[in-house]
Amino acid sequence: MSTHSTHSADETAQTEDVLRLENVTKQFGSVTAVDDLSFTVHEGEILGFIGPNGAGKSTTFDCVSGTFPPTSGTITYRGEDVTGRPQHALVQKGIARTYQTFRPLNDRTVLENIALSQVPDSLFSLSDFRADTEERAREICERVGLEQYASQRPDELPHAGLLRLEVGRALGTDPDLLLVDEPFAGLTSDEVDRTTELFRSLREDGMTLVVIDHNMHGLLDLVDRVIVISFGEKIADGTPAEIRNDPAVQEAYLGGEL
Ligand SMILES: Nc1ncnc2c1ncn2[C@@H]1O[C@H](COP(=O)(O)OP(=O)(O)OP(=O)(O)O)[C@@H](O)[C@H]1O
Repeated sequence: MSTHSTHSADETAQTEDVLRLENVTKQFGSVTAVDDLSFTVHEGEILGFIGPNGAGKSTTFDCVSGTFPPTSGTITYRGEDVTGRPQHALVQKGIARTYQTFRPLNDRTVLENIALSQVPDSLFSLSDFRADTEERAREICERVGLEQYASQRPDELPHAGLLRLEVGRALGTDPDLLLVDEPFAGLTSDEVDRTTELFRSLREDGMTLVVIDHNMHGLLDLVDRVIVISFGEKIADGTPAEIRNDPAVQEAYLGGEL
């Protein structure tokens, strides 16, 4: 799907980890939100990134996607040190993310929201879009199951539709690596299944995904591998079956839903 994967076979062999975090720490004053965290994301996998409330998951996404730099540590994307690069530079390299709190432009249609996500310096008029931008936005609309809502405003969408719009806006930047923050929150189990199908189809198209969610059933059913953090530190890294049975994980969740 993406135009960002332009590496030769040799380069790919050296950089088969799409993303590598080494000793990443993020402090907010006296609060250490992410604490000496290291992990890798492999090409083409769907990685779950879980942990109790306040464990540092969103802050890790913020550091990787360039919302703010880590306090220390290194973030490498396809073999290149991208630590502290701003969000627009990382988007150009192929990293996109969705947010827990949706932030669509409510005075624009669903189609315009997706089209605008493709234009780096947002031109706030669809008439300025090139025909291929609109065509691509229509393709994405269809891809995320919003074709019947294309000309509606975001505030007319049901909750599951807003989530799909959030994914569609991220797809507008043509990512290689998609970081998804809590995609299952507020969805029915049927909607979780449909969202799972969407993410699997994106992976089939060559995308790599990292997904945060508190819905353990939905998440562990979706992912190939799971990283678990607690108080900003990694406490487990394994398959969904290994994570379900890991005593350290069960303790971190204090009998939560695992
Ligand atoms: N901008 C900020 N300023 C100060 N502290 C922050 C900031 N952002 C996050 N924190 C703190 O950092 C810690 C980690 O927060 P973060 O939102 O990354 O956790 P999380 O694992 O994503 O939690 P949740 O599952 O509840 O979304 C928390 O103690 C939080 O209060």
